Amino acid sequence: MSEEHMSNPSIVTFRDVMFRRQRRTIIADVNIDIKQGEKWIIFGPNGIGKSTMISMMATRLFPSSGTVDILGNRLGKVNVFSYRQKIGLASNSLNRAFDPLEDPQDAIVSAVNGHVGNWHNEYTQEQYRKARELMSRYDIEYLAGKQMYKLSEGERTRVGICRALMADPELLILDEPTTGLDLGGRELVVDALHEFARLDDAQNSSVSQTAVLVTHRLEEIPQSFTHIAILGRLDDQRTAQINAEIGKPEQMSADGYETFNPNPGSIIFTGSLEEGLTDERLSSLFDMDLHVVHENNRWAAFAR
Ligand SMILES: Nc1ncnc2c1ncn2[C@@H]1O[C@H](COP(=O)(O)OP(=O)(O)OP(=O)(O)O)[C@@H](O)[C@H]1O
Repeated sequence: MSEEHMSNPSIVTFRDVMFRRQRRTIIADVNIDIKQGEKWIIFGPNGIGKSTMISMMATRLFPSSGTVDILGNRLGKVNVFSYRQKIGLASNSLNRAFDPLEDPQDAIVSAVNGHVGNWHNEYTQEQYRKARELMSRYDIEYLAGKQMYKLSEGERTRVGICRALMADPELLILDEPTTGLDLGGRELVVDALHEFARLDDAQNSSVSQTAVLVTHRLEEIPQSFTHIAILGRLDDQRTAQINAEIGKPEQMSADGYETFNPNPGSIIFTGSLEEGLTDERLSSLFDMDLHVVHENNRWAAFAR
């Protein structure tokens, strides 16, 4: 982390965030402070609450309790449409929200308005030029003039990434951006994100972009990302305390079956990748003997 980032303003701040759904506590005690210019990885097992957190960062979901501040705006207090265009989001659910008949180039350029769908807007030559530049960087310039529904999953993912970058977002959020990509596509995206972070850091850090990347695979951590938030489950004692305070989750599903409710997810580590990604922490998180490898500035982990 560069020294300047220490004093930079906060871009994402969660304080004691809890989120409940159908009386089940999905995440609790979530605290994180992401400063301008920092590049973060969000990592944790399936179903732990990563997408839930990311949806809040993208102003698509509000906490049940606690506070979330994004780019200086408190969720629930400031109209999200007044600043959503400053947030670039690439996620599978957003990729599925494109109009099936839309031209991928329009799907990308429409990010300058902060909404999905062309809505009969006119865009400038300069904006189209930028969209084509991004398409060329991600090897999808041949998709211009096609229709979204004809794209493969990998092509759709690349369109989503271009779209997220289109409006030069102050906060770039990527939720598993390499899903569905072949090996070449994955490396292209990982390298492009590395370049994005490196070039951004090399520029004046007072105007640098902040990035948050959710990934399941350590191989997909771009080199110049520096921070990690690792999610795990709260222990039984804290879970019992939460249940005592706000009531136990439903024990029966709607169709009468008994349901098992895992303990709420929470952030168990924030800090540098080197400190966070240890054999001990990952082995305990996934309940198996794991070995972490860090070579040539890339990460990987294997069961022993
Ligand atoms: N609409 C919903 N209604 C009820 N429960 C939900 C809903 N959306 C998510 N959940 C539950 O919330 C928990 C956290 O989900 P979330 O998608 O945030 O996890 P995740 O860490 O992103 O998972 P993954 O790694 O599998 O993508 C899961 O147990 C999920 O089943």
